[in-house]
Order: sequence, then C-alpha cells, then structure tokens
Amino acid sequence: MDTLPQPAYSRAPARRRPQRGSSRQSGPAFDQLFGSSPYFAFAIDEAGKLTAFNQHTAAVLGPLAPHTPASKLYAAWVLPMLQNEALPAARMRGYWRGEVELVAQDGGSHPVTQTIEWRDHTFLCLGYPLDDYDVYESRLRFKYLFEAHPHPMWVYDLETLRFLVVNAAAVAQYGHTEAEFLQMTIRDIRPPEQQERLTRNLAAAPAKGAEQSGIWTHMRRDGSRMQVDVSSHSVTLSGRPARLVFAHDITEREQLKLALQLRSRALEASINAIAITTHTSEGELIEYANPAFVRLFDHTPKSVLGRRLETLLDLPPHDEQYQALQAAMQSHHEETLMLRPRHRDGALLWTQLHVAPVLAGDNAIGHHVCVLTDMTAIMEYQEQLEHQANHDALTGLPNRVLLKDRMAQAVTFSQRFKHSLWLVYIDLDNFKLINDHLGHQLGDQLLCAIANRLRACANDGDTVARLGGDEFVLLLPIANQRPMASILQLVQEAVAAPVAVEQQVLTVTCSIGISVFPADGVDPEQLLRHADIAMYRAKEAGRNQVQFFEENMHARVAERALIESELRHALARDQLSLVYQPKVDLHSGAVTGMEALIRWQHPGLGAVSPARFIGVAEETGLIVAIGRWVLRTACAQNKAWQQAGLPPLRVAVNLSARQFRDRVLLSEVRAALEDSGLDARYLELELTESLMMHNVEEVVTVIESLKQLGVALSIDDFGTGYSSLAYLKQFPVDYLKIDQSFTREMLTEPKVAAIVRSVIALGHILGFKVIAEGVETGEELHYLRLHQCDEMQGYYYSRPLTAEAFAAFISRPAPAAPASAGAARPAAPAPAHTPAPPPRPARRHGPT
Ligand SMILES: Nc1nc2c(ncn2[C@@H]2O[C@H](COP(=O)(O)O[C@H]3[C@@H](O)[C@H](n4cnc5c(=O)[nH]c(N)nc54)O[C@@H]3COP(=O)(O)O)[C@@H](O)[C@H]2O)c(=O)[nH]1
Repeated sequence: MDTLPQPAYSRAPARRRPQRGSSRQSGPAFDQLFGSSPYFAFAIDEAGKLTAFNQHTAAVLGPLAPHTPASKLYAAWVLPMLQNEALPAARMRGYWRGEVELVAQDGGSHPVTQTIEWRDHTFLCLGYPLDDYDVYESRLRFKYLFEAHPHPMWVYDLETLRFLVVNAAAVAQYGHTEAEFLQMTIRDIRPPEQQERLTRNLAAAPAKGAEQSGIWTHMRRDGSRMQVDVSSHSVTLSGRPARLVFAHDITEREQLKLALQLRSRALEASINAIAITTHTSEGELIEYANPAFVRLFDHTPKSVLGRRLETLLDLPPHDEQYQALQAAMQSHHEETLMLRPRHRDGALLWTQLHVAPVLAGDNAIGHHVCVLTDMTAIMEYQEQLEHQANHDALTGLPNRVLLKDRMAQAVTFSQRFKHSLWLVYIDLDNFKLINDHLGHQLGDQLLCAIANRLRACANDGDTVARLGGDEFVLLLPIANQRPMASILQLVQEAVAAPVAVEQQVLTVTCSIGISVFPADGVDPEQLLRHADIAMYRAKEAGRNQVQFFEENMHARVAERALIESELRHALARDQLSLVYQPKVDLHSGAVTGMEALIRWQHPGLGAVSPARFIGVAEETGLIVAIGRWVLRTACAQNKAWQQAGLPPLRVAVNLSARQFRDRVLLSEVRAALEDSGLDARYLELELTESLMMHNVEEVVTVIESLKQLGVALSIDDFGTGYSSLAYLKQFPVDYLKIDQSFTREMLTEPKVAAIVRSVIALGHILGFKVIAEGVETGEELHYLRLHQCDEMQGYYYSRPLTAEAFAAFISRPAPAAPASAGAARPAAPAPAHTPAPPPRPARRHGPT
C-alpha cells in the first residue's frame, strides 16, 4: 500500500496546497512549532501523502522525502484503523487520539500515542512514545471501562484469534476462568454450526477497524448456549492488532421476543374473536382486534380500530345488554355475558363475551381483553332441539310435552282469574283404515291438512297440539267468555271438510271428548285423562260425536282396560270357542253352510260377547292371532264333520280389516286348508263392506288371490258401508250379505224395504247371490223369499250352535213346516231344536 486510502467522505474536491517534500516545505509555522520537537510530528494531505515532517520524524523513521505515502510510516495493522476510524473521526470531529505503531524504514517499531488534528485540509499528526504514564492511564481506563463493564468483554488477537484479555462479566457468564479463557480462541465459544460463519466473517473483514455487530450463538463452559448481540472494534494491545468485543447476552430478550411472537400468533390464530380495548373518557375504544373478531362481524381490520366496543357490537343503547356490558367494563373482575350483537349485514348473532380488565399502575382499569365466542350455531341448534322436543315433527304443532306445559300455565291462570278452561280431545274416525289402505304418505298429508285447519279454528292464547297418531287436543282458556258451541261446530266442520290429497278427495270425521276445568279436574293430567275418556265414549256411541266427560265414564274405561288385559291371555288359557249359525237356501230350504262365530267364556267375566271384545282385539292387534285361530278351528271342525259323515257344507269365517291387510293372509288361509285337509270350496270368507271400499285396487288383488285358492267370498254388513257401484262390480265375490239392521226394519219402514229390494236386485245384476242376516220371523222370511233373496240366516231358523249341537241339528230329519210361519220354515234338513226367536230388543246379542 503506497498511499493512505481515501476516507469515504473526503471525496469533495479539496483545495490544493503547494506540496512540500520536506520540513522545508512545511512552512515556517510547522518548523517553528515542531521543527526541533523530540516527538514525531508530520502532516498528511487529503491524498495520503506527507506534506511536512520534523527532524525527529525524519531521523527516526527516515530517510523521508516529501510526497512519501504516509502509509509507509505505519505498521500494516494500523492502516485499516487509520483509514476507517482515525482519519474519518479526525475529519469529522477535528481531533482523534489513539495508540498506533509507527515503523522506521529500517523496520524498527515505535508504538506511540498519536493525536491527529484536521487543520486546513491537512491531517496534523503528533506522536509521543508510550511511556509509563500512558500505560498507567491506559490501564486505569481499561479497569473502569473494561473490567467493571457489566457485559462480557474481551480482546482477542486478530491473527491468532486467542483471547488476550477478558473481563469479569465474561468469566461470570461463560463459566471459564480467566486463565482458561487466555488458553482459548474465539472459536472455542462458538458452536460447530457457527464456525463457518465465523470463518466467513473473519475473511471478509480480517483487519478492518470498522465496528461490527451481529447476533451470535455462544456456548458456556457447561455446553449451554446463549444468544449474544456482539459488537467489536479494532484495537491495539501490546502493539498487536486486536479486536475489542462486547457481548450482550440477549437470550432472555430473545426468549421474551419469541414468547411475545408466540402469544401474538396465538391471538392471530385464535378462532375466538378477541379485542383489546383502551379505557378512555369516550368509552372502551378498540386498540387491537384479531382476525377472528374482524371475521365475526365482517368488518375490515382498520375500520374496527378506535371504535367503541358497544357501537361495534351494535347493542341498542340503554337496553339490558348495553347496561350489562357497561357494568362488566366498570367491574374490576372478569365477567361473562351472553350478548346478541349484530353482524354487519344486520343479522343478530349469539355471542358469549368474556371481559377481563387489565389494571394500570394506579389500580385503575387501563384496558380490557374481550373474548367473544360465537354461539350462534350452538344456540340455533339448541333452539332447534327445544323445538323438536316440544313440537310434533309432522305437523309442527306443539306436542304432548309442550301441551302439558301450556296446560299447567292455563290452569294456574284459570285458577287465579276464576275462568273455566276446556280441553277438547279430538280423535279422527277410522283414520287407521285410511292410513293402511291409502298409505302413510297420504295419511300424513291428511293429518297436516287437518292440523292446519284446527290451527285456523284457534285464537291467540289457545293451543292446538298433536298427541300422536290421529289425536289432537285443543286447549281453550277463558271458555266462560267464549261461544264454545260454535267453536266446537267449527272444529267438527274443519275436520269433516273434504281434503284433496294426490288427486283423491278424502273425508274424515272425528270423535270429540271434552273435559272442563275446574268441574272435571284441577290438574292437567286429570283433565287430559278425562277428555280422553269422553272421546272414547264418543267413539263407542258411533263416532262423529261430541261427548262431555261424566263421572260414570270411568267404569266403561275400566271395563275396556280389563277386557284388553284379559283378552291377551284368552287364547293361551283356552277361553275361546266357536259356535256355528246355519245358512239356509230360501228356495230349497236346504242348509247351505254355517257362519263360525267366536265366543269367549271368561272365568270371572262370564260369557263376553264379541261386540265387547272384537273392537278391542282390532285396536290392539290381538285380532290377528285370534282370527288365525278362528280360521284354523273352523276349517278343522268343518273337515271333522265331513269325516264324521255329515253332508259337506261351507263354513263362513269373518275376516277383520287388520287380518285382511296382513301380508301373510293368503298363506295362512292356504295353510289352514292344507293342515285341516278341507277342500277350499267349503270355506267362505266374510269381509265387511267398509273394509273393501278403501284402496280398492289392492283389495281386488287380495280378493282375486283368495278366489284363486277356490274359497267363496261374501261382503258382510252390506248397506252400511257406502259401497260404490263402480267398485262393487270389480270384486269377484259370491255373496252380498244384507245387514240385519235392514232385515229388522224392512217390514215396518218402506224406505228400508225399498233398500232391501234394491240390494237383492243389484246383487243379481252383478252376478252375486244375496243372503239376509238377522231373520227372526216367518214374515221376514216370507218377504225375502218373495223378493228373490237367495239365502237367509237368523234366529228364526237357528241361533248359533256349538259344534256338537250343530252336528246334531244337521243330522235330524226335516220337520213339517210350522203353520204359523206358512211355507217359510225350511224343508230339509230341519233344525231339531230351533230356539224361539228372542224378543226384539235383544236382537244383536241373541244367546248362542
Ligand atoms: N272378526 C271376527 N268377528 C267376529 C267373529 N265372531 C263374531 N264376530 C263379529 O262380532 C259381532 C257380533 O257377533 P255375534 O255376537 O256373534 O253376533 C252374530 C250373531 O250371533 C248375530 N245374529 C245372527 N242371527 C241373528 C238374529 O236373528 N238376530 C240377532 N239379533 N242377531 C243375530 O249376528 C252376528 C253375526 O253378524 P255377521 O258377522 O255380520 O254375520 C259381529 O259383527 C260378528 O261379525 C270372528 O270370529 N271374527
């Protein structure tokens, strides 16, 4: 290096002064001041050339010539420091002082304390040999600045990288003794992964005097690591180029920074909306809101900051929530509130707000951390669950649970204000048939239509509930002040009005039972039970009726319950039996067959008539098992008679609607025939008219299958079930059976007589035989024969008989025709002991 490198900021054009190659050129002032000085004195221009030097300099360091590059006067290690530190500092501040090493042309080393002054675009350099005082002063400064420094410091040799000196803080923090340190290099406190970086760093600036800094990982003696912020400076120690290093342990700071970063990340990533507010005189102003908060209300991050929390949540001022929030903000405790803030689009949300105050130094509230949890979905789900728990899924009407709740409220209200309360129990008539024949989908539609109509009948404050199936309840408070008769009529009309569903028009009536508070009960349970009892009474009374609860209804309900429970065991306990009532050909007088009729002999209840238990068996489904038993017993009995040598006759068995709809009917009939060995032509199945008029296509299919088995079929109770002629002709049946109610009245009621004649004519037109049941007198028989009725059945000829009695009856020779009955008495075979017809009132329940 020939010249001193230019300092970066000395590039401005400098005023050129005449060059002076020796002390003569330095001018009289320089000579005057320094010419005979025993110390080194020389001047350097901006180009780094000597412009003047005194005799001592020339004598000790020379020989020198003017314009000699000043770099020749310094040891190599000093040059970077001179260039980067000393000259720029002198130029900036006008003065620099430090220890340097001057070198003589013969190689001699002269450590000096040098001052450099910036005077008139020239660096004036004065050098004093390092004497004892310098050393003392230097040590003193070192002691204070270095030894006592609270942060680790050391000086290391730039060439060997050995520690030359370390302070007490370094010893304390790194765990090495001073002696150990002095045996180590700066590589020894670096972990392996940082060695390469150190090498690169040293290579990049091996001898630079520039201040350097950076974050490093250092190792303590025990192997533990720390993060240090290192800054270093070039120095000379004992005449050797070295670096003074400050190492500031920032491990804790870095950990803190990391922890803060983590917490900040947690806030940012939280799915809960979090806002931090500042407590000001203008309210709680938001100073931070995490992304979830911004998302929850669909605001932009910026638009949230500085706004009042209350405003942002859009809580109506002075309402309960607003007040609660204010109170929570003023409390020094954490509070949790349920709020209904508004989304930016106007939708109301459900949120749980947890407010935690952050106290300032003076114990006043400085900030609040507000955590909002979006509960909207949960609350909506809960509402949905509550609705489901309290409402009927099909119709949306309140269910039994909610009805009870409303009833309890209504009873309390009625008690307090002395009002009466009506509980109207509505059960659709024959809904089961519709459901089973037309399918559940249509049944559901019908129920929904009726539910809507009932809703329309109710006023505000009334409750329309569905208890399940086809049962509805109207809870009508303040009944004493309302036109209850017309409300009931409205309800009946609403139910009975035709309902169009899927191109079908359905009509259904209802049976209504009513209980009144307080007369019929003072608690909801009792009122409901009594209304239910009254409704059953309405059903028993022939359906499509209204019944108010009466005390004596309890007995009927109790009887029904008894029948139901006893009937469940009747088959197993062998309490059931069959009786057989002959059917007679009206032209020949011959017995054509017999109807099997069930009887129940109960040890306690005695003989229970089918009229009392068949309905219960239908409702409970017990009829399926009972019907199967009847079918098999009747077939077996008929076969037994045939095997005993009696003339082969056809046995008729009643099929209930439930049996008819049973999928296994066909196989059961087939099995009954096969198992008994009875020929199919000796079995007849009686189906009621009402059963056949629902879902005709299906009925026709089942009837056709039965016909294919070879059994005979008849339509029982004909005339009571609103037959459609269009349907009637589709049924491949053998008999129309005129209901006994017509037989009973045909001789006294001309209209009934006309019906009977029409049925006979109609049956014949359609190709059916016609049989009349309930024939009790010779006049009735005569009339039927006169109008071409084919067969008859009734007490006039014979009551239902036990199997043995029937066998005996059929085996007897025919008696002469009774005079009183004219030619009406059957010719053959004649009943041996035909009982006299019972008096009229007992017709339906004649003895067997
Ligand atoms: N599904 C089934 N239903 C059955 C079965 N057995 C009977 N029943 C049905 O119960 C109802 C009442 O039956 P019952 O008390 O047996 O009455 C029958 C006859 O005893 C009665 N009858 C017959 N002749 C006369 C008469 O001259 N006068 C008069 N007052 N009553 C008379 O009529 C009933 C027969 O009715 P029907 O079946 O319509 O021919 C009744 O509906 C039975 O159907 C069974 O096993 N399964």
